[in-house]
Amino acid sequence: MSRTVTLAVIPGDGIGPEVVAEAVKVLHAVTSGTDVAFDLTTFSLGAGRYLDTGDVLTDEDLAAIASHDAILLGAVGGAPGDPRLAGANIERGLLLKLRFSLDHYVNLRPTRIYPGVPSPLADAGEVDFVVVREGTEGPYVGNGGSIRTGTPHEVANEVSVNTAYGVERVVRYAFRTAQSRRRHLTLVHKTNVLTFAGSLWKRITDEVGAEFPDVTVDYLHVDAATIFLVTNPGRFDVLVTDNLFGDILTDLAGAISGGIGLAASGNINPDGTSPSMFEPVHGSAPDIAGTQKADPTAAILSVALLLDHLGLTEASAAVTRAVTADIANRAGHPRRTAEIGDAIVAALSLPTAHAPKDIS
Ligand SMILES: NC(=O)c1ccc[n+]([C@@H]2O[C@H](COP(=O)([O-])OP(=O)(O)OC[C@H]3O[C@@H](n4cnc5c(N)ncnc54)[C@H](O)[C@@H]3O)[C@@H](O)[C@H]2O)c1
Ligand SMILES: CC(C)[C@H](C(=O)O)[C@@H](O)C(=O)O
Ligand SMILES: [Mg+2]
Repeated sequence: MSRTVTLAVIPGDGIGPEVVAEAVKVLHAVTSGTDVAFDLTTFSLGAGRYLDTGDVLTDEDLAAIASHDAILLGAVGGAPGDPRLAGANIERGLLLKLRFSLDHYVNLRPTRIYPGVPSPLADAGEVDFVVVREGTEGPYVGNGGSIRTGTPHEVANEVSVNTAYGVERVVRYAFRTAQSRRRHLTLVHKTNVLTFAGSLWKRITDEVGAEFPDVTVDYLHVDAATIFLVTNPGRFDVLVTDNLFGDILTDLAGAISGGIGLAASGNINPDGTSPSMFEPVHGSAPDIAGTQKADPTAAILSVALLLDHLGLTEASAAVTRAVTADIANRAGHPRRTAEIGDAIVAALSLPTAHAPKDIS
């Protein structure tokens, strides 16, 4: 039976449109000739739209995006410090509003060192872990304020919100993820200083863990976790952590895996009450926008996560195999963004990479 998937595409700013063009190219190539069709609607959102119209994300935009089966996003935001965007807060008003409104409580960020990738780590060995980052709480909720006096007495605070409900559901998802992998979970927090939030996370991890006796659990303070991500990343299978720690750890994870241009992510609503959103971990990279220097691999691997989420596992595996084949042959001159996309499309046709025609 044929199936049509509606996909909201938000190319965004900077390199966002450049990498999304390659991701869409790969999506069309892997599904062409199959009985699954993707019906794409592009939404012009981001700093560019704000500068043109003053809008960041209208209620109509949000409702229209939410009516799709899934979302593919490039990156949003202008150059840090751009005075024209000072009042806009594109990141909070657009990206975080989507994550919060669509209840993307799992921010899934896998990391692998692919064969042939020059990692900055001298001898990393086998590295394959997933960060399960909480996506709707922590210091990201906007619970703060400031007393703006312009004097040394000025005060600003940004409160981290952690609910038992929110922690429990993401920790449970992380245990299930570990069960489907190498059955090891690392809780990362800062329980020695953030004692209120930390004890909630630790207690709930212990309680939920009792239901998963086949998963081993350890705990690391976030500062120590950064050490082991560099010195012994092979020790990790699944890491679960809060919104802010997960943000920072996953840029580091991208760097050790050979570059932020390889790091994919999924903002998942596991309950299926709204569409999940797939995007590279990186931002709009204003420093290289328009130069075709951006690596689109993270966006393409985000398509693999999207396909997997939709149950199109063969197509997802075909994209990952094509990326793996391309990465293994990357030595040599640097390629343009579109050349990498074309090479990955070509790799889809390699005998081992091809998806069966009748994926359903
Ligand atoms: N998901 C998102 O939309 C998202 C994520 C992170 C940052 N941002 C926004 O993006 C803007 C720029 O942020 P930033 O400079 O802190 O982070 P960034 O990730 O955009 O860039 C950091 C560095 O990584 C490089 N880089 C990023 N992606 C790359 C790719 N695909 N290929 C090669 N190099 C790549 C950049 O050139 C830059 O040197 C800001 O407005 C920020 O808020 C958006
Ligand atoms: C742009 C910003 C809001 C976002 C985050 O902090 O989650 C980004 O850094 C990311 O990692 O997706
Ligand atoms: Mg980030």
